[in-house]
Amino acid sequence: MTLSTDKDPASPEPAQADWLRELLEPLRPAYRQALTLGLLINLIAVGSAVYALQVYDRVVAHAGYSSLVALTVGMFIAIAFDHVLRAGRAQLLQRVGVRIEAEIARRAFQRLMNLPALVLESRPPAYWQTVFRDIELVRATCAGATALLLIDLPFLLLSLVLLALIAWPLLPLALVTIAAFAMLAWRSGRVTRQAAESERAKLIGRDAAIAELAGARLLLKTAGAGATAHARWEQQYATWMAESLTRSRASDHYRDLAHGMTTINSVVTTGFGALAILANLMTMGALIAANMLAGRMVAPLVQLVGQWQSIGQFMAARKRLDALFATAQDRSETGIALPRPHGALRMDCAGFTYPRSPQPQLQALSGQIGPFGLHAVIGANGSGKSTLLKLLRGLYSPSEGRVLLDDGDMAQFSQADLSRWIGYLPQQVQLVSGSIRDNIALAEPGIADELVIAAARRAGAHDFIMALPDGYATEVGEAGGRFSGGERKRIAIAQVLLRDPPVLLLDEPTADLDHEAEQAFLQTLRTLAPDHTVVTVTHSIAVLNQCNGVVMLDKGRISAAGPARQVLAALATQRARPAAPPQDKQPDPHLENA
Ligand SMILES: Nc1ncnc2c1ncn2[C@@H]1O[C@H](COP(=O)(O)OP(=O)(O)OP(=O)(O)O)[C@@H](O)[C@H]1O
Repeated sequence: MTLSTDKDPASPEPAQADWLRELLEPLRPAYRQALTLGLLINLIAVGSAVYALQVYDRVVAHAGYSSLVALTVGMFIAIAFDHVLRAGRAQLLQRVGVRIEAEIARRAFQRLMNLPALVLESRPPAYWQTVFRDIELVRATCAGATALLLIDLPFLLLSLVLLALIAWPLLPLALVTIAAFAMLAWRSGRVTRQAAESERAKLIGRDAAIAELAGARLLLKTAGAGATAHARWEQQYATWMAESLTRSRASDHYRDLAHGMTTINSVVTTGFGALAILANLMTMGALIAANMLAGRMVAPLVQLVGQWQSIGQFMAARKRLDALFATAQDRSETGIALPRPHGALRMDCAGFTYPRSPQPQLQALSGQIGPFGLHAVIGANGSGKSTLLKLLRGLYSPSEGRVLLDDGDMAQFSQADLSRWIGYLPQQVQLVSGSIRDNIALAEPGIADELVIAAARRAGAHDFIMALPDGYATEVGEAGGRFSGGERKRIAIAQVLLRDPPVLLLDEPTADLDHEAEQAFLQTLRTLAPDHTVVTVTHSIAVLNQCNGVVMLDKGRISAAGPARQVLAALATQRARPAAPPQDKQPDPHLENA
């Protein structure tokens, strides 16, 4: 995907396969079965109108007791059949629903995992949660009440045909009723869909605010910001509630209209029917049967008024999922098993600009780091160190130039390969719920315990883990909140070291470590350096003193780079000069002590 200042990273690519059609294709036989069952169920339903017609016109008129018994027994058998058929259809659609939901969720999850880092960063967590609500909506429409309704709707024709045969004077009325309900359903769908979409947007805002407030609960407490947080939450909640009430009022209005129209239909059918009987155009039995048929026709139409809104929501959800399925993805496979790289990282005039950012964050970076050795990236806050590490990890694609690993353009490697070859420790480490072992072995849960322990030892985490009552089985708690910052970092470092990647990109690995832990970790880095390329962003003099190479960034450009001794000495000399530095070239405060 091309990154530019204007393009939304989450905007879909134009070409997209119809994923839903593809997914429903194998389910065609199941839908065909559901339709057949629907036909039988609806035949039985119109059969009850025929029963009423026969009883009133034949049995009552001619005192046909034996006919009554035969007809009634036949009807009971039909009702028993109807029960079995309905249960069968419900089970069938349930199975279809499970398949649809599981399959879409599987695909959506895969897609989410393969989305470029910039796309994932461009939306709040609440947005990604709604993707799963959309999946639920698609399932409910394709295999829930809406699907049942859509299966039943064509069989309105059966009732209509029978009505035309037994009570033809009432046919125009039935046609007008169907048209009126269709219009009401369409109108209700239009109005409530807009309201539902607006409610959904507010719901995302509300959930995002709740998630943020919940995450920052301690900060809010210590900063004494409870009242501010409460006001913010209340405002989000009130906006959502207002939208929700608007939507619910709109739905209620159309539902009430539909019920009113049902009663009107029944009254008008009876009235017209009575006139037709008086004019000898039809019989009393035909009127009763016609009333039953009209009721049968109207019932799904009333449902349609309510369900049209769901159909609208389904279309909107499908559109959003379309966008997810069409968003360009990171490369998921290379098509060839590439050997483990040595770990030479090269940049060719590489630059990077965050989407919608007015100026580049990294510019014209050229040079090579490694293979092998311990290298530091230094620079003032905001100079682009973390961004550079993400570029070297292949999380971001350069806006200009290239980043290469062992002379291979990084763009050609899959994220799976990169995650095996490049261990990346972010500035803010994050643990997930589960045990310490689960967290260390996150990428490879089945890995041997000895390797988990070896990684923990190298990260300086083994001793404190063993001192815990549950050892490696200790649950880390919400986001690792059970541990100190340093302990969390050591677990995260163990996770990075687990698969012994040839390249290690570490963003301030020792920032939370005490002196002893820092020294122990430095020893690990020294051990790794001869046959690994270790690049670490650091503000620590202790780490800097151990480095073979240093790259210094200043406002996204390399201001100094080379062997550590040389660069550090040059920087020290520069710092010792009496002349004041130029306005736009402030000395790096972290090198003041170097
Ligand atoms: N997602 C983003 N969107 C837009 N700009 C960003 C984004 N992330 C970072 N930046 C900007 O990019 C620049 C470089 O950020 P970066 O995090 O790489 O700096 P850093 O050198 O690692 O800083 P620090 O020492 O504070 O960690 C900063 O000006 C920052 O504001």
